[in-house]
Amino acid sequence: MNQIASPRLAELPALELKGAVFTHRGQTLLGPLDLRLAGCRCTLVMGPNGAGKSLLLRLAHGLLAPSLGQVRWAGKPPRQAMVFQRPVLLKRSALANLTYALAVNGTPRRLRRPRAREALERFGLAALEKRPARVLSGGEQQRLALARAWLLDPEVLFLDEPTSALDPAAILAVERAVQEFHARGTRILMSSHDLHQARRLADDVLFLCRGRLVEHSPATTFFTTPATAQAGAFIRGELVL
Ligand SMILES: Nc1ncnc2c1ncn2[C@@H]1O[C@H](COP(=O)(O)OP(=O)(O)OP(=O)(O)O)[C@@H](O)[C@H]1O
Repeated sequence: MNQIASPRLAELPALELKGAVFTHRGQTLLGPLDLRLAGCRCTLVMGPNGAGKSLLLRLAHGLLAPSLGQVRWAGKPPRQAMVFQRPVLLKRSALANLTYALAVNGTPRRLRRPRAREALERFGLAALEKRPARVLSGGEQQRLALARAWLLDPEVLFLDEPTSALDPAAILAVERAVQEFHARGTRILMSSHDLHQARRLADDVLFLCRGRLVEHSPATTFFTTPATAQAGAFIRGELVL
């Protein structure tokens, strides 16, 4: 995707990881990681199963604290939202999931329904507003999660394998949504296994293997001339452990 130069991005702080490590019961699962993400990029986090992609996203979003080192914003922490592989939705209607998010966000009551309906419309869910969110299909649930994130107008959006359980049409809908967020000036940090998806979306790629950051390159470089044998093997579809 093209990098966005939106006025609001002038103040979007960089995300900095300095010697960040995440351990569990004495075992290092991630790190040490040194990394700086700046600008309005769409960054794809790639790597084999268990490489630490989800952990990195959760650390970056503040859902986990590093066991060692630092994860910080070089400035005022931006508005953030996160979309998970399995959407976390309330046991309420699709519309009520959105109006609830707006209420938590402090949106005045009279504005909640119109805004929620606008978001449902944008994500192709208008006809489903009364349906209980938890009976929606996987693709519909993911679009609802994206609609909820959209309403929060995040400056940074984290997505953890948002399409891994979806069919091609639903994948396309999610990718279009990601592109719309990005076009609106939202920085994207998204994990994916899917090389084709990464080629379609990524400005740059973070390649993780066994909890270590093996490569951080512009997408064009990563896919054509990866710097490491591990990334090369991953791109060729060979088994990378
Ligand atoms: N809360 C946790 N407690 C203990 N171990 C964890 C925890 N979260 C993740 N791990 C372990 O850390 C490693 C990295 O996990 P993570 O989910 O980040 O990998 P991933 O790259 O996202 O994998 P996948 O592609 O399979 O989703 C794995 O070995 C996992 O079992």
